[in-house]
Amino acid sequence: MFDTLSDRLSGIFGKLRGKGKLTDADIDATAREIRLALLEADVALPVVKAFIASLRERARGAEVSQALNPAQQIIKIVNEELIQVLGGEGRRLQFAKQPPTVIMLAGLQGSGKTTLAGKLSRWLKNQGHQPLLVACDLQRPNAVNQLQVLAQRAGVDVYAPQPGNGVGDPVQVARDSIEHAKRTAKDIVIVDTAGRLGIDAEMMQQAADIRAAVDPDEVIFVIDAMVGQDAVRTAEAFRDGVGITGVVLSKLDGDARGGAALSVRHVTGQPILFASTGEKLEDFDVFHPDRMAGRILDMGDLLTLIEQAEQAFDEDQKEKMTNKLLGGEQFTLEDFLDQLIAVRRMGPIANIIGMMPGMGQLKGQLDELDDSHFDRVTAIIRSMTPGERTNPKIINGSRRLRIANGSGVTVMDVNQLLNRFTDAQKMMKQMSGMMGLPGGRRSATKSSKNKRKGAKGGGNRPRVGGRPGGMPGGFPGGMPQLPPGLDPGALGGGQGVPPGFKLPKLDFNKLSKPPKDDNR
Ligand SMILES: Nc1nc2c(ncn2[C@@H]2O[C@H](COP(=O)(O)OP(=O)(O)OP(=O)(O)O)[C@@H](O)[C@H]2O)c(=O)[nH]1
Repeated sequence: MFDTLSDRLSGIFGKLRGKGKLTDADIDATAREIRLALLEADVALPVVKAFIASLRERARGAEVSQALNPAQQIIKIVNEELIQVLGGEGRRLQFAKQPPTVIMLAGLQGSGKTTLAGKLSRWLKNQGHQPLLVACDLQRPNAVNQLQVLAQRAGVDVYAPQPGNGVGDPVQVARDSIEHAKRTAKDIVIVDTAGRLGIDAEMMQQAADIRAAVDPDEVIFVIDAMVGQDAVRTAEAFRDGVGITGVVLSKLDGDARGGAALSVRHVTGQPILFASTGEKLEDFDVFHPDRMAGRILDMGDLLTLIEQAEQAFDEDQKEKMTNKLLGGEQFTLEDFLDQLIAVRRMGPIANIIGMMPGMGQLKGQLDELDDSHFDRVTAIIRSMTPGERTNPKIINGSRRLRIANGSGVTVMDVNQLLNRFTDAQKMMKQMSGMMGLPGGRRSATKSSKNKRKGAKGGGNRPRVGGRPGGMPGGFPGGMPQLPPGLDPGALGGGQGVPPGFKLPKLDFNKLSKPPKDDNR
């Protein structure tokens, strides 16, 4: 399910990589492509229209975060819109104040109602409830038997008309089942109703009559996620004919394009409560819109990473850095420390990098990236006076010794940090020079082109991006750029704000074991 849609979306996001800023034309082109991708996945037109309108508005609006690059901004918005389309925060099953809670299942024949009755009863039983399954599908000869088999597997009781009493009246069976549940101390009644292959008036009337007879707390519409465009018509018919309070998506394990799953919430106006993902009783879970959206985007932990980056790099900090760059102001060790702290706020560095798709192969190198190196650099800078942080040139031999002693490192460590910092500062100056030129945006784009070249090892200076060897360079698999400072290939410079991200060049592994007499 969703494979094609996931691939299409990944391709669309990939095209935004390397862009410095989202123009209106970028937004239009991206919105058009996402629209097509959704339509091809069989998502209903009204849902697609609403989705795209909101996407456009948000991408253009002021809410766009400075902490994210264009690809990430679009991923974030698409993710949030998908969650919205799938039901936002989701809703739990409603229970009656006075048991038994009555849950009625409705849907087309073969949509998976009977299977769901078994799954739901098992799930509720595991939560400590005493469910009773009620066989009101008296049309299909084998339906009662199927329910009995499922009930036995789930370890719950079934209420069904006695054999030999004719076909029976499903409405009467439903009504009687409530009394039976009360007598046998069952706190939940699950009523399985008959389905037809198509929507017909008689079937709708029967379902409506059962509803009137048992006054259910939930009327769950079971929809086969494989049905594609038909989903909308069916959902509307049940919404209007029976009235529903919730939806269950069945057969989510299939290889359909997923349109029904994305349309049904919008069309019915009711939440998706559960997802059914196979024929076995345990292939069933509460529906989580955010997890489903994550699955569709197939971005793994990247979404978590985006969230963390947004939290770690607050707007003030971003603005301060950008102003510094544009104003040609000196980048200081104080700024460097701020950025280090922001990166550290996001968690262990190996985890951060490990969360990026395609980075698994670099596991060995990540393990070497010990957080203590970062902590040591932080300690060195913290041992400096404010004056030293602003103007490292004044850090002479005796100051270096004092800083080394204060931070528990060697003078050589301090020397190395200062040398690398001076390099970073020079590069910052070049960058701000480029950005300050008229048509600065073009210059910045040029620099990011250099950056990509650089990642392959052939770029001209200034190379602010990937470093072959040492830290991993570039992003395999068309992965969008990370927020400034989190691009492992460009820890020396993300988009626009390269400052503290020269980190890997510090070669932290060497920050140890100094010669004793080095006290310059
Ligand atoms: N792969 C897969 N198959 C499912 C799932 N749910 C149900 N099925 C299968 O789909 C078929 C129809 O399911 P039923 O539960 O009998 O459908 P129903 O809605 O009760 O059908 P009627 O009683 O005729 O209205 C059965 O073969 C089930 O095993 C699911 O989540 N995944």
